[in-house]
Amino acid sequence: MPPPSATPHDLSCLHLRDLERIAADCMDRQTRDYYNEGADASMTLAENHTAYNKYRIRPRVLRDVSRVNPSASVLDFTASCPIGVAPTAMQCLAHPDGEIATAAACKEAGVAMGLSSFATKSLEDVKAAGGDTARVLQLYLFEEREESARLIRRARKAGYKAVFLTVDTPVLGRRNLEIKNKFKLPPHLRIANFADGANGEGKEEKSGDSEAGYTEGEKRVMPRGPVTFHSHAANPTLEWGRDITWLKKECGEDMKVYVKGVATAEDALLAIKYGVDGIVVSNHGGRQLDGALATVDALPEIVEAVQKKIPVHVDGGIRHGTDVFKALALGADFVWIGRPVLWGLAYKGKEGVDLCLRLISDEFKLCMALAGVTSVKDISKDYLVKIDRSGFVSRL
Ligand SMILES: Cc1cc2nc3c(=O)[nH]c(=O)nc-3n(C[C@H](O)[C@H](O)[C@H](O)COP(=O)(O)O)c2cc1C
Ligand SMILES: O=C(O)C(=O)c1ccccc1
Repeated sequence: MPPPSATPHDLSCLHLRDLERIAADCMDRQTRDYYNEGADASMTLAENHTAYNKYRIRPRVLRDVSRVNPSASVLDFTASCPIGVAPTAMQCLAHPDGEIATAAACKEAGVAMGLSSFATKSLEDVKAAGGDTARVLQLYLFEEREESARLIRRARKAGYKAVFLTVDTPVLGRRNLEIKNKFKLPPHLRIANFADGANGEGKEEKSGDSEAGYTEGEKRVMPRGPVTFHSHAANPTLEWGRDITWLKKECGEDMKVYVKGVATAEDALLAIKYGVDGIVVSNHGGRQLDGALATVDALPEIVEAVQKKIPVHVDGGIRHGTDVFKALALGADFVWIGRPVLWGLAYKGKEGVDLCLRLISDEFKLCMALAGVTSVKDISKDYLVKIDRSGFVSRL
């Protein structure tokens, strides 16, 4: 790989913060608020970003960085960088091509993609657009267990390699703008991956609709118009023993099971105890428990507890290549980005996601070179210091 370039291409958008600003003007208020807001006072949302400022990089010099290799292994796949696209719901709100555009951009960039259970495109079509990079189906485990089982079977058949069970939504967090705007899925969009059963609002599709991957006679649930999907995303009954055991059995040998939304060492140890294949340290982008620790602050105790027994991923507030570097230096194996991809989609569909992925991966490569690291596996806490409020610098 040639040395990273410090000069990106789109001069109106040189940083993900530019993308955020530009995208804000490309979305209606309902969509912008739904995508960008956090829970309650958005304290955790803000801290997910600012917590990265507590760390500074200790660059090493006079090392040959003419060849920097930013690739990283994730879920038995060699990705072009240790940055994946986090599962986010309803991407067709941002752009008509929605998750298909995201998947196509991921494929082109060699970046791993997570698909939300609440996608607005079918998981089969997303797999076709994303190829090997479409690896993860995010799952909400519904109280109607057969609904989830059906989704898992389809994902296995389509070739997804992992399920990320989201565990930080026993109930939905309070999002004030969503309430104020009376957020609803617009009538022309549908939640694409559900068979009927729950709210009876599903509009029957003609059979043989290959896009959706349904067998004849199955109906969709929650597809058009006012939807009650919030009650589906949240399931207060989930627990480690019964539900993880069930999920592992459903996923069989073909798909790994990760839990997404772990925030403590105690739960990381339980994840290992119950045979989970990996964890994602996440607070749902600050959209659930406001006042929860920023993910990069939760990361060290989890990394310490896990002792490399299973992969530890992290998401939340990652907006620059240097944030990625810091998360890896703190012991994360992989990171995921959520909102920036939605901003890219809103700005220019696939091209906007291309831009988003290029910006952050170029920044990461540049950061590696400037820090004197040529391989992702060499990024360690030796490259980081922590700086406290009074400016005192300490080694990790
Ligand atoms: C608009 C939006 C929708 C989301 N939908 C889901 C979802 O369906 N399932 C899920 O597990 N996480 C969902 N998330 C959380 C993301 O997967 C991820 O944890 C979070 O966005 C990371 O934070 P960041 O946006 O600061 O990068 C959503 C986040 C946003 C912003
Ligand atoms: O908005 C979210 O954060 C989320 O995960 C979600 C997805 C679909 C329905 C409700 C909530």
